[in-house]
Amino acid sequence: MTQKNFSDTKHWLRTARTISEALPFMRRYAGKTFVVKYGGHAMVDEELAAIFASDIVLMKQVGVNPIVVHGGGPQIGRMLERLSVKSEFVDGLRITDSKTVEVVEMVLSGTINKSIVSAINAAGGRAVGLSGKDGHLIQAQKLRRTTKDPESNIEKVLDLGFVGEPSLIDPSILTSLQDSGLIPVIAPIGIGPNGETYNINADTVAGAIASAAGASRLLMLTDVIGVLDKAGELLPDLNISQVEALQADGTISGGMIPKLETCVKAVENGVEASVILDGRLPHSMLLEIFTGGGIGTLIHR
Ligand SMILES: Nc1ncnc2c1ncn2[C@@H]1O[C@H](COP(=O)(O)OP(=O)(O)O)[C@@H](O)[C@H]1O
Ligand SMILES: CC(=O)N[C@@H](CCC(=O)OP(=O)(O)O)C(=O)O
Repeated sequence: MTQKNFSDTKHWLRTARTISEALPFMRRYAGKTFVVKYGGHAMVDEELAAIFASDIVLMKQVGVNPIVVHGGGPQIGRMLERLSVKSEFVDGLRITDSKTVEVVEMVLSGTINKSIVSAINAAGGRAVGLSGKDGHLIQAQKLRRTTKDPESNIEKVLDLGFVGEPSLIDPSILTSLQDSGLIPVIAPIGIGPNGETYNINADTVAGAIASAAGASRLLMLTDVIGVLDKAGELLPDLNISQVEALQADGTISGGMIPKLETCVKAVENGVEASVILDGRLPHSMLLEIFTGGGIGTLIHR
């Protein structure tokens, strides 16, 4: 055997070992539902989007039932800017007036949803795009948010406009799609009791869907390696009381607040574990699910 052949063989042996090591994980997760939240900040470029799509197809191929819930905060922001509509956030939530909610629905249910569906289909899967309006998937109500004045300690109600929260999830459409070999891709839009459209934080929707669908895992793909401590170091593992402490001491802010709230709620509602992981890292989902070397931050009971 020549030197080159030998090193080629060593390389392929390593690959074969990696595939073989994935077998127990594939067995463990076969037939289980995984909800994957694909955040707007993780949608970095087309190459990464294609890798994300082929990883979703691989999951389906080995017997896991993936459900994709996507965001699109930065993309909505860019469209609002083009249309000269001002936008502000409170605790990671976009204040949404009637003009804004039209743009939110257009970007989420239109552009982003269809591009993810197309990418999954191009990777050999069969994806179907829907929003909470389809098949009674997400009934929503206006989100009631309060804040405490730090000086007087008086609680006041914040009006975030058409920002909603799920009031009832009917997962039956998801089961029908999964039973037909289809991969649901969900835009975080809900419908209110009077037919009004609600803009819901995509993390919140992912958590609610994970609970209603009896998912085993909630994977949150974002633009950081996981939850970081005050020194900027990765926290690989958090239980519920540790998350509460991070909230109380201000270690987390912005979009990480609803993200962790969702992860905790999901595990309280029966999801085995939630994971916050880096969507900018190619194949991060595969590393997390099918190898022994978990990445990101695991949130558990
Ligand atoms: N302690 C923390 N650890 C990691 N990220 C944090 C922390 N506190 C705040 N963040 C912010 O949360 C962001 C992720 O939330 P968000 O912007 O809503 O992402 P996505 O669009 O993917 O949902 C990070 O980019 C980071 O700026
Ligand atoms: C109420 C609210 O804030 N809704 C979000 C919905 C999209 C989202 O959550 O996108 P990411 O996951 O990319 O942040 C918004 O308008 O930006």
